Amino acid sequence: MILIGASGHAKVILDILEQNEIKVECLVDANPSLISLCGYAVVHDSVFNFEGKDAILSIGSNEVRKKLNDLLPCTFKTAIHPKAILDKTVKVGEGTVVMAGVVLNRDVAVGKHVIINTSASVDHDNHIKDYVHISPNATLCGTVTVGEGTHIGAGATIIPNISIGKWAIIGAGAVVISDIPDFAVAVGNPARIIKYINE
Ligand SMILES: CC(=O)SCCNC(=O)CCNC(=O)[C@H](O)C(C)(C)COP(=O)(O)OP(=O)(O)OC[C@H]1O[C@@H](n2cnc3c(N)ncnc32)[C@H](O)[C@@H]1OP(=O)(O)O
Repeated sequence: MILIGASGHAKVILDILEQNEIKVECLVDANPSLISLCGYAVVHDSVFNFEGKDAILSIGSNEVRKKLNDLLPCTFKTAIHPKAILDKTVKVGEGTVVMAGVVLNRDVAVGKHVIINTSASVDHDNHIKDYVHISPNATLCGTVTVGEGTHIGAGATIIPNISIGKWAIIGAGAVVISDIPDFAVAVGNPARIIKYINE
């Protein structure tokens, strides 16, 4: 396995891989000044042959994960912490990482290259699309849909039956009680849209 991106996020994924006894060959990064992380070698991307490697994109930016997925000829794998609780019906797409303390309840579907961060709670019938990031301690009640590339901030709460569009941002601690459109940035309790992100 290789990790692409030698960031703080990569440190957490390294822990998951170690807990699952998955061997990590190295990390690959675009920053030439990085040479090691947590005792693993960091190799510059210009000299690395990605062809056919088992890999995880250990990069926090949803947009960058999407770009690299489209570019790199890797086989993308999942990383699921042994202390995450996943109902037997849960589906998780390639490249997705699930941190410690997460609960994914019955009939949750998670797309590819999603981050479900530490202790997030994702309840029954949620549909989390590709390249989403659900931050630590976020609570998604039943039957919530989160569109491609959207970031749900730390500790945000989404009440049941809400639909959040694609490439939106929900601020840390927000309480979302109505649907949020594509590209919107919403903060506060109740969450209000403060701006839209340029497509
Ligand atoms: C393991 C990990 O670390 S995972 C990473 C988890 N990361 C997060 O949860 C970060 C989530 N990000 C946020 O909450 C950010 O504040 C954002 C994305 C919502 C907004 O960021 P920016 O676009 O830079 O907005 P900015 O800081 O300029 O704030 C704009 C206004 O919204 C307010 N605001 C920003 N964030 C919030 C928030 N979370 N809750 C309430 N109000 C907020 C600001 O006070 C400001 O108000 P003002 O115009 O009255 O002064």
